[in-house]
Amino acid sequence: MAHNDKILAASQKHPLVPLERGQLYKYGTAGFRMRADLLEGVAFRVGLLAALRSRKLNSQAIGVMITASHNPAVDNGVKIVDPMGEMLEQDWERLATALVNCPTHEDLVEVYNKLVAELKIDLTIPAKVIYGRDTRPSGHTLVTALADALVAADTEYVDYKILTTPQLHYLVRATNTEGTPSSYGKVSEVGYYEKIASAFVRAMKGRKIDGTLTVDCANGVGGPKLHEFLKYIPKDKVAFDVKVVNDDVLRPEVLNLDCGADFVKTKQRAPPIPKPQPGARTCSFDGDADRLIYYWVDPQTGFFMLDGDRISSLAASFIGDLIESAGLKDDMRIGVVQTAYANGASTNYISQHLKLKVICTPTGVKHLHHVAQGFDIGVYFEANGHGTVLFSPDALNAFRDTKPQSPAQKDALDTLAALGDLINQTVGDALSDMLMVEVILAHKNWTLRDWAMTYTDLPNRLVRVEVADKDLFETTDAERRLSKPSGAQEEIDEAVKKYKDARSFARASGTENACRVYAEAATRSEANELADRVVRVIERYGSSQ
Ligand SMILES: CC(=O)N[C@H]1[C@@H](OP(=O)(O)O)O[C@H](CO)[C@@H](O)[C@@H]1O
Ligand SMILES: [Mg+2]
Repeated sequence: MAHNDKILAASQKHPLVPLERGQLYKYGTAGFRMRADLLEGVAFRVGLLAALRSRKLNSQAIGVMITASHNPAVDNGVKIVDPMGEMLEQDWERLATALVNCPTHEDLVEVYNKLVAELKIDLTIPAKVIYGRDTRPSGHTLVTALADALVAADTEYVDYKILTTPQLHYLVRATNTEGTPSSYGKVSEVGYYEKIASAFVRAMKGRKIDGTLTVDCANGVGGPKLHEFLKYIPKDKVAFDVKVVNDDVLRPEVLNLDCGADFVKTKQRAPPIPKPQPGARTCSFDGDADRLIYYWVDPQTGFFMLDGDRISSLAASFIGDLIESAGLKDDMRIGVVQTAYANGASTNYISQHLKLKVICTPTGVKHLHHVAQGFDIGVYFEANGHGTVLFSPDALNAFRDTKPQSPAQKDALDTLAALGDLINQTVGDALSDMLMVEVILAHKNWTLRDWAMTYTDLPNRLVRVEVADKDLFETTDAERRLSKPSGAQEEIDEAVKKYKDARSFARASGTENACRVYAEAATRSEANELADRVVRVIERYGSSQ
């Protein structure tokens, strides 16, 4: 059968469900994400686009991940991963949106061919797509649709079945670098565990981890994968006592339910189940294991959370010190990348105390990742716990090739080289970030309380505001100021002036039909008052047409 006929026939098995009120499917920050029963046709069409992208990029493997991360169990999502394990290039988000929204199967074939012509894609060269999914039962139907698209588009594929999101990103990069000098690791799930476990042992090098770490896995894919990973740590080299909780993947309805990193961050409390043990060092993954939040419940003072800003400043401080001990301070540009949601106290601590450069980007990890790549060592985290540390090829070479003049310098260089392998270079990875935190705490001989003492967060509040038309709100200065509607920013500025150490901004959400208002100030009551004022400004401007 001819290429077009095969696509047409396969597409008929996976029709697209038209959305209510003529709305369009949109490739957003997290790919296509919505109720799973709307996604079968979308997954099919994403398969076609991934095949085109592979051919456009000279047959490099493209990844597709089926997950809805921290969303409820009824949702699912489809997103594309680029050859080095990065998020899909922005220009192609538009193409994905165009291809997915074709109303009929015939339109789909027509737009597909239009893309082939416009992008000058050679359909005769091989294409390769690899994919995985989280534990959601709906993932089965979606990968079937995806595989049907790949068969119809004469594309080689590998189904890695159940994976965490960062594992799929690892596999994409490993596949595309296999057999080259920049090989990222063995092309298998086992290869991922082996690489990280060996780096963990090297990074610990004789240091001791204090007490038990409890890990809440949001009843998602992180649970089984963490259990699996732990088998790769040689007990005689590192004693790591981990208690895995909320790891039930047999009851899909409990996924992300009252647990996980998103619950902890947004509710600012520990999951009620299992009952929090006072003082226990605890962390939470989200449903696809790419976000990480640490916390403990103090017998005296109650719940205390260490979020993405804290992980970022901890990593920047530790790596900054190692770079100095390694004698590389003058050669390495270290930068920290945050969004406007980062607590102002963390920004101050990093820029004034650690004396490191801080850059603010718009929300969404693809923006942070991109800016972090501009440094030799780029630390980036969103406050919600998604992030990683990127090392440039020059930095990795320097860690390996610098000849140490003292045992202390050798130790620093070895630890840096180990961190280069331990920390996922493709995307934020809860498992790898958690090991990084454990390594740092062990090196510093710190408890969570010691970590928390580095600075004091400014009290803050984040509010979701429903407005008639969120698109009325446009931002500038990395989303920290509104350029439209005219007059709104001046009113926010007036409100901010009334409070001490205050900062506030408003922006349209990229993932929900709402605006978000963030406010921080010297005291809790001032932060709340400021947030209320700014919410009123947004409500007023959001309703006026
Ligand atoms: C304040 C906030 O947490 N915003 C989240 C949220 O984006 P919004 O554009 O604010 O809806 O979802 C994004 C994707 O998961 C995540 O990157 C981001 O941090
Ligand atoms: Mg996630």
